[in-house]
Amino acid sequence: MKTASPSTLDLTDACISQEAPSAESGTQRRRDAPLILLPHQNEYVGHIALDIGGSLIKLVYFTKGSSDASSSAGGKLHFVKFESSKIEECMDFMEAKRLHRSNGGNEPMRVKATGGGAFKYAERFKERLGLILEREDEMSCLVEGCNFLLKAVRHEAFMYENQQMIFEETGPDLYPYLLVNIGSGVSMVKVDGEGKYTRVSGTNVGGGTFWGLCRLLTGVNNFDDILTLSSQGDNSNVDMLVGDIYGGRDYTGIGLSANTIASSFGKVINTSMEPSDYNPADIAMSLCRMISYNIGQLAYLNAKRYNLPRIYFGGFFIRGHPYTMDTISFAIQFWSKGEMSAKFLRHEGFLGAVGAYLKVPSLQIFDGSASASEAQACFVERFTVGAPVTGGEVRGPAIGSLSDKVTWVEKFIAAAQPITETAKTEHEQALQQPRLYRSGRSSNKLLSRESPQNSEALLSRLGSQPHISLNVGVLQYTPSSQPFPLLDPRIKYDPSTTDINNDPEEMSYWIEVLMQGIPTVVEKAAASEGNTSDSLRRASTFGRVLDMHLRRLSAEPGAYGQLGLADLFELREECLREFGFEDVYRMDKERENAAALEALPDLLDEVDKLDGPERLLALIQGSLAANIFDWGAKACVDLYQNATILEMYRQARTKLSQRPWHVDNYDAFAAAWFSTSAASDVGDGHRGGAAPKSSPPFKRVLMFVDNAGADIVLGMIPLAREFLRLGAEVIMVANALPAINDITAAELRGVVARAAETCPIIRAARDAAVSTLAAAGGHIPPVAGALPESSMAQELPVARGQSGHATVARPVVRTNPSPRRLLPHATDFEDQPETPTTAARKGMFGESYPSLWKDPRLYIVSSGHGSPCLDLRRVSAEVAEAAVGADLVVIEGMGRALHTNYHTRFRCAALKLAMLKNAHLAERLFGGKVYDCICRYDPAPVQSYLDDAPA
Ligand SMILES: Nc1ncnc2c1ncn2[C@@H]1O[C@H](COP(=O)(O)OP(=O)(O)O)[C@@H](O)[C@H]1O
Ligand SMILES: CC(C)(COP(=O)(O)O)[C@@H](O)C(=O)NCCC(=O)O
Ligand SMILES: [Mn+2]
Repeated sequence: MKTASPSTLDLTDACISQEAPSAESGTQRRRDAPLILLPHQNEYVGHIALDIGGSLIKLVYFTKGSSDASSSAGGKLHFVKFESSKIEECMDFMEAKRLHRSNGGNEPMRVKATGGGAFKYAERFKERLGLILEREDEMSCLVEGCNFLLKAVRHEAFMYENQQMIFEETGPDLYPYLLVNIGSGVSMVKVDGEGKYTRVSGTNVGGGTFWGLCRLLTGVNNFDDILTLSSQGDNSNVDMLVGDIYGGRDYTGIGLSANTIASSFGKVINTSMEPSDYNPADIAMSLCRMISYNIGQLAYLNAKRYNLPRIYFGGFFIRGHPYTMDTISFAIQFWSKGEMSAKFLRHEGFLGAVGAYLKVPSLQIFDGSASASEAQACFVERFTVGAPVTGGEVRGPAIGSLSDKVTWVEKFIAAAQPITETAKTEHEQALQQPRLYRSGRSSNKLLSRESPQNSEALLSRLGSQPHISLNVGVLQYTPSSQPFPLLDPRIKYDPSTTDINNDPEEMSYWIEVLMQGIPTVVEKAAASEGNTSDSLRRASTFGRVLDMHLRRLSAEPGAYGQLGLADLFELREECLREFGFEDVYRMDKERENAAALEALPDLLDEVDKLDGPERLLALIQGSLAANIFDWGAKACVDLYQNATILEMYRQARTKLSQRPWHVDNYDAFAAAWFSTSAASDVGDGHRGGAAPKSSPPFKRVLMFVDNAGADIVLGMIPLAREFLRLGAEVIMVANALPAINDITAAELRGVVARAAETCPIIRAARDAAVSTLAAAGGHIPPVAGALPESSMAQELPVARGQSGHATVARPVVRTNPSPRRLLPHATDFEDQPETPTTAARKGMFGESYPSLWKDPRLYIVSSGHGSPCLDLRRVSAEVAEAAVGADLVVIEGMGRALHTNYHTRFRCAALKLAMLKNAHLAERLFGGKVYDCICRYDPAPVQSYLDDAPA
């Protein structure tokens, strides 16, 4: 996306980073782009757009840059709204956020605007903020915004049936549809495709009518108060029902049940009651039903008339109000005889503003022809501190700095206590009596209250918040992200292994786990910044906010759309970042990296004494055992009380010498491994037989790694090294941003550099990768083809320096003189006499295992993620690039390989390695116990199967 260049940047202390563009760089920006640091520049606002309606002003603005280190052109799209009568408040907000200065200069700034207010208030915006409103057609904006949101936001649309939100993913058959926008008035637009639409109908009886009549009849002014009031009412006190006319009976002949509204407000004709005798709540409810039902009926008739299979309802009239959605849903179901369902939108009233935003000519944020999965790879919704309490509502002045935010939370927590308390009650009830929640009867239903009675009870208890919170977060935009290209195209990808949305008990369990973990994380966070008073304050605010999010989700599982377990874990990391905690476990990771690096040479020594098959087994055992370094699992943190991580690792290894492991496809993996390379083990004294082949079984291996410390150093690095020896290229993929004790790509570069100091294989492979990247302009070239026969003779690793000259890797003198046995079951070869062949083959590495290794490369790339789980719906451009030609995907760790992706199928072979560190998950998903291990291997699907896949 292009943005205007700001001309009033704060250039104080600005500098161009001297950092050499290389694979060593910790950032994810294009390797050839210089990094300009502007330490004092405020949040840069790229674009804003307004939709000024009859009732509400909708403001959408984009802030450049993001917490996601992977995005250079990325940023965040924010959504806020104000009452149209409070236009000055809207301008105060824009001024405080300096949105009117986002082009940088004193030049008047042009802003896209739609809605009638773009005419009505044009002068005022110019006068006060110097903004020139560029008007855009309202219908066009509405449609464009709707198309965008349906494609780019994963669970934008939902149905509402039996008090349940049923989320929907946009499929390829989006068009044609009817868009019904219920604002002050109502527009009905037939949408046939990108840019193809016709306004087919509308009605003057809309949200403004409801609001206005409510004011007249009940005296209540504020819309939220009106909603609250209506939810406490009973419309049958004012509405004439079929049963009232038919003596309590249904009118079966025409399919009307006794409780169908025959005549809205029809009972008020009863002259025995004074108009003032009627309960305002009943009146508000009756009005809500009357208007919703009427709109639902008109919508159905128009859909029918134009043969449109789907109807989406937008506009702020809906506001997630259960009765409104219920009534509209009922109307559509009833008139279509159950053939159609109303679909609602989480961004409700923001469609027009989003559409106006997309009209900025230089903006290429969204290509209308992109598929939903391509669009969704670039946009991810984040829920900031405001979400659990305010949704899109601006309350009080704009929050500028982090300390403002902390203060705001501290103040607001007190004010929000009733909500939090209610939510807490809900949560506790859910835990005690899961009956309250509907179990997953139909496949994608979100849990909700069992019956309308419960729903009403809930609503009255919620008091100030009668509606379902449709919290819209901030849309984080990362233009370079894309779906992982190696996903099996025949299978719909869903990262979650457990569908917490369909399993209320699972949802409660994991929310509880995260809640119980809060005190530890708060403590860790403050300690990571030396327990200064500022860090203590931010840490406790972080804890409160995370707690609030979790309580909100516990009470209203659909409040943030449909979140998976991975999203819950990521929410915690995002909350930490929001309060300025960049890397809570940094010190633990550093300490553990150092300890594990000390032990690495001895481990490699021991491993190298084993022959091929035994060595491979030892390496896999090692990587499973090393996954025990996990600060995210209580079971492991408890173990650290009494043992060092290396001790825990050794114990785990001992246990792993017992096979089979809980899931154990090791033999299939080993068979694949040795299918080619074993044949080349001719004459090494351990194996024999077939003639050598010229290519390794895996040419390029993509390894999604997990934790720092023992996990990466003693588990993944030795395994990677073995792939290198096999002749494969290895791409280690690590997080862009910290998450618990996971290693980041930047840290991994440092760790690999340290490992390279003692291991020539790693050093040569890393150096080769660095020079390949330099030669290819920062890109990872496609996988090198099959190795020539002659490579068999070439066993010396050749490393090319930056200059391009070949340098032979030097043998390294070990610094650690006291080898400690790490492999409890290792066969000791030390005293065995060497045959001449093995002596020759061992070469400078002391190998007993001949290598196909020609010029292997070890790349390190960033996933673009900051989560302990792995969502392959979006990966960094580098990962996508590196995936080309990969024939093995290794996924390690509980978060990446078990919580997510356990069932994921790829175009190529896959190896999933993890230790079960949570007893509940072990039992539920695997019928196993804590510390059991999983080694799952899926061979590549047959090519013909993939060839048949849809494009
Ligand atoms: N906080 C609120 N204040 C006023 N009206 C609201 C509010 N929330 C929802 N509404 C309803 O939404 C309607 C406005 O919807 P919106 O989509 O913004 O339309 P418009 O562009 O015509 O202002 C109002 O008429 C009212 O029925
Ligand atoms: C957060 C984790 C997924 C990280 O595990 P990893 O991916 O590092 O193996 C895991 O620690 C976890 O699921 N913890 C749940 C909390 C607990 O058991 O205490
Ligand atoms: Mn981890």
